[in-house]
Amino acid sequence: MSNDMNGTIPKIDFAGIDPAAASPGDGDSRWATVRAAVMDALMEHGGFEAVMDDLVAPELRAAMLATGGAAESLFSLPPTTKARYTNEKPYLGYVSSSIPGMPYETFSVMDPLSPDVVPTLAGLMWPDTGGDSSFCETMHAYTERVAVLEAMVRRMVLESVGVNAEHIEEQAKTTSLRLRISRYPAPGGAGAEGRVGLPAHRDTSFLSVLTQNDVDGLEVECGRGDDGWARPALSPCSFLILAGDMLKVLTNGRVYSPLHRVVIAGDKTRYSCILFSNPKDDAVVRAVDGAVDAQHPAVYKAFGYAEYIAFCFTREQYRNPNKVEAFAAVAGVEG
Ligand SMILES: O=C(O)CCC(=O)C(=O)O
Ligand SMILES: [Fe+2]
Repeated sequence: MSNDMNGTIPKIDFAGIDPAAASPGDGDSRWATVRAAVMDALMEHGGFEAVMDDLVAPELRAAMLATGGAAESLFSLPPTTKARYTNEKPYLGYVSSSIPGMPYETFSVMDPLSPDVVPTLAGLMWPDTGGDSSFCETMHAYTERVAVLEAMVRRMVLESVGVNAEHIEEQAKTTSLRLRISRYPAPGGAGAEGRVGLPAHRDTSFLSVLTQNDVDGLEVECGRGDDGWARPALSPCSFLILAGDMLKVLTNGRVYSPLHRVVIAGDKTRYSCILFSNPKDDAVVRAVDGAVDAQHPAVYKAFGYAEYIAFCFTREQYRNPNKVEAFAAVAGVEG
């Protein structure tokens, strides 16, 4: 695998796409053009930058990620307060890195659009006020907007592999959302070269939609690992979209799930906000019908998502970058 930083991932302009349109379908040529670009990018690199300037108003983005916004107010709380947001699942709740020299912290919120979820978090963080209403409103409004983009890209991918509207609805019912807000403290002058904020990994999700404050740091491998790494400079109206391992399975290996990592430099703390779509815990994950045929034999066996996640968190697998292959690959078929 190459480690040079000369890669680039595509930038796709979503202008002219109406996120509110139910299902534009093939009759809409703009939709078809953007869908083809999305699918090409996901097959070639597993990611792209989506430019969509009317999805999230600048004020809402600032209320979420800028100085004094929801992310900063959450992480500014004392460590013992943040630690109240626990969950028995290792990938949910508040987590702070135990790796020396890598002071990463994150809140992972399951089903962020369910009415009680964000108020519960706010109530734990600010028990005296019972939760700050502007925090809840910002979190909800922001997540709702980004979820529109996530659902739209997922629909484009499924349409591209021949899934009809009815089955797209069925797939949506087996999908859940998770919001992750992370803080990467600035390394300061000593870290001029950059410091690893999060080691290289692939996401287990279908899709991950990332936004950040104005501090870049995400690096993504390009060309399925053959074309170096990209460090996209995200504009304020961009969203970084990555495919995860579950989308790779759904599309029978057509879509790639790229390695990515965070490297931070400079004097400004980085905040990122990622909306993940995942299979529900009780879902069985398998390639969609249209993705398997005589020319494309099944690359993965069907499996239960909960079993897969349990496998990912075993000591042997935790650092394996190719977990889905280890768990579910059909012998002799290339993904
Ligand atoms: O915060 C970021 O930029 C990326 C984090 C990430 O890759 C993850 O949480 O899975
Ligand atoms: Fe990730």
